[in-house]
Amino acid sequence: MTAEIINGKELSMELKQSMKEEVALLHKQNIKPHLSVVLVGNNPASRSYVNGKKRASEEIGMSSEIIELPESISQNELLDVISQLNKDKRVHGILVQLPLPKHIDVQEIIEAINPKKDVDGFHPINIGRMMTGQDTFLSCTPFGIIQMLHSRNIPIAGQHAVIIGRSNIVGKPVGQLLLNENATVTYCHSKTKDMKSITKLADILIVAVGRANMIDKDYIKDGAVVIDVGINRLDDGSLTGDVDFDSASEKASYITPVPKGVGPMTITMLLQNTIKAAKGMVK
Ligand SMILES: Nc1nc(=O)c2c([nH]1)NC[C@@H]1CN(c3ccc(C(=O)N[C@@H](CCC(=O)O)C(=O)O)cc3)C=[N+]21
Repeated sequence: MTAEIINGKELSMELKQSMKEEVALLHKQNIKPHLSVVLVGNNPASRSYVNGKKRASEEIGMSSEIIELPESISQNELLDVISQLNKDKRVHGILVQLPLPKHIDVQEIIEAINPKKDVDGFHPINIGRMMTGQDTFLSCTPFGIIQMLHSRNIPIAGQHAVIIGRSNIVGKPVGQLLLNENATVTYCHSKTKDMKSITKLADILIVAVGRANMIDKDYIKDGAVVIDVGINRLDDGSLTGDVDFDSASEKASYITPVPKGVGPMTITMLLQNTIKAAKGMVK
C-alpha cells in the first residue's frame, strides 16, 4: 500500500478561507476578534512559531499582537501582564508561548489565564470540560489532528487508536478527544514494554515522542492511519517528524507529512478558538 498524504497546509488554507468570511461578518457586528500572544525570552523556535501565529491571524483579517517580554521577567511581573490581558475587553484570546524560562512556574501562569480567553485550551477548567465532553476550547494540536481525520472521513468510532507520547499538551488530550469519539485508546510512553507489539495493533497511530524518524514501518499495521506530531530540526536546518515518512508510507493508508502536516493545523485551530472566544461561546 502507498499512503495518501493528508496535507495540513492545504486543509488549513481551506479552513482559513471560511474563517476569513466569518471574521468579516463579525466586523460588521462590531466584534473584532483579537489574539494576544505572550512571548518570553529569545528562543528562536518560539519566535518563529509566534510569528506564524501572527501571520495566520492577519491572513484571515483578525487582529493580533505579540507581547515580547525579557527572559529575566519575574513570576509576579508575568502574572501582572496576564491580569491586564484578562481585564482588557479588546482581548478575546490569550496565548502564553511555551516553553517558559526555568524560574517560572508554568502551571500557575496557565491557571491565571481567564478560562474564557484560554484559546490554547490548557487551563485545568477547560481540560476538565474536554474530559467530560462539554463544549470548550480544545487544545489546538489535538483539535487539528481530529479535523485532519474528519477531512478524509476516517472512521474513529470502534477503531483502535494508539498514542505514543503522554504530554499534557498533545498525547493526553488527543487520546481523550479520540475516546470522546468512541475510539478504543491505548497510550504508549517511555516506560512501555515491547512498544511495537502494541503499535502494530493500531488502526490510528498518533506519534508525539520528539525523536526524529523513530517510527518506521516495523511499528505499523498495514492500512493504518499515521499522524506525525513531531517537529525535529536537523543539523542542516530542515524539519522532520518523529515518523520515517518513506518507510511508514509503504504500510500506512493515510499519513501526515512534516512540515505541512499537523503544525499548520495547530495554528488554524488557534484562530478558530479565538473566533469562538470573540463570539462569547465559551462561558
Ligand atoms: N502556548 C503554546 N501553544 C502552542 O500551540 C505551542 C506552544 N505554546 N509552544 C510550541 C508548540 C509548537 N507549535 C507549533 C505550531 C505551528 C507549527 C508549524 O506551523 N510548523 C510548520 C513549519 C514551520 C517552520 O518551518 O518552522 C509545519 O509543520 O509545516 C509548528 C509548531 C505550537 N506550539
